[in-house]
Amino acid sequence: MIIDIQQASWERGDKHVLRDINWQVRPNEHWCLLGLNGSGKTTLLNMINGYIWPTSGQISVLGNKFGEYDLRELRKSIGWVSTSLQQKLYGSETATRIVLSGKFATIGLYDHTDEEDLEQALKLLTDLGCAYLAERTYDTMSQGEKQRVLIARALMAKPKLLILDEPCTGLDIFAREQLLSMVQKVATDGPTIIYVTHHVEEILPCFNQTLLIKQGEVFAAGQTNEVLTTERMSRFFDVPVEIERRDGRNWLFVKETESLWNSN
Ligand SMILES: Nc1ncnc2c1ncn2[C@@H]1O[C@H](COP(=O)(O)OP(=O)(O)OP(=O)(O)O)[C@@H](O)[C@H]1O
Repeated sequence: MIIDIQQASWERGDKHVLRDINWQVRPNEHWCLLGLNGSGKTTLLNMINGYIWPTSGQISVLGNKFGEYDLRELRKSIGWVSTSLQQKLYGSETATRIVLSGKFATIGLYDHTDEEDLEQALKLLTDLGCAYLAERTYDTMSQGEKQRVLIARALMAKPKLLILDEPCTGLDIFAREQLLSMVQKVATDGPTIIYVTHHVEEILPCFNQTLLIKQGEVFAAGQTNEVLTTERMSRFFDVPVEIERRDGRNWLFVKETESLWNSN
């Protein structure tokens, strides 16, 4: 089992940020985690990475039960690409050095690297369509380029689990589609992926499983095509929507925009 969460809750004061979460991620599955702002996605990721502990319930990640092993070791097996990571990196570093630093999960490169590491970093940059960026500094890259370099960095440590937290934020439609096609490629023979988003359109065919999270609770979890139905998504958003499938992707249309005003 990659992730096994049993009845996990996380409370802060009298607020239940997460309540009775049950979620199992098995090998060979790729999951999409979908929820609106404030639904608890980041809190759940923080729990998976061991930054917070459930106030009740149990969680085990990559076979390690929390409380019984070294968290720093576990985190080396988890690649996490997020906007907050993007902001921490140094603008003057080249793409190659950023990818190399992924081997040690450090911000900046302080450890010794060898020829083999360099070859691997350049291969990852090539696989992600970023070979041309190898010597470019981070502060000169577009948002889409930065995200692809960060995915290459995360893969450098050969993680068993890769978390992509809203990787398409701030991308135009073409940069988004380019990034998504890279993600689809990484999913083919790479680590288990958890892809976090607000947008149904970003759920690629490789994300065969979807978890819907609403107000801190699991609203639905299972096969993407069974979870993403017009009826269920309308209940999920509390607004009448329609889901249309095209080319293995799902597109969402809001049917009555007036209902948006009523829901606020
Ligand atoms: N340390 C904390 N103390 C109190 N409340 C918190 C804490 N962390 C998160 N929350 C609250 O829990 C809820 C879920 O937050 P979380 O950041 O997990 O949502 P999210 O789904 O990641 O949202 P977004 O899509 O906007 O990033 C929010 O209402 C947030 O204010």
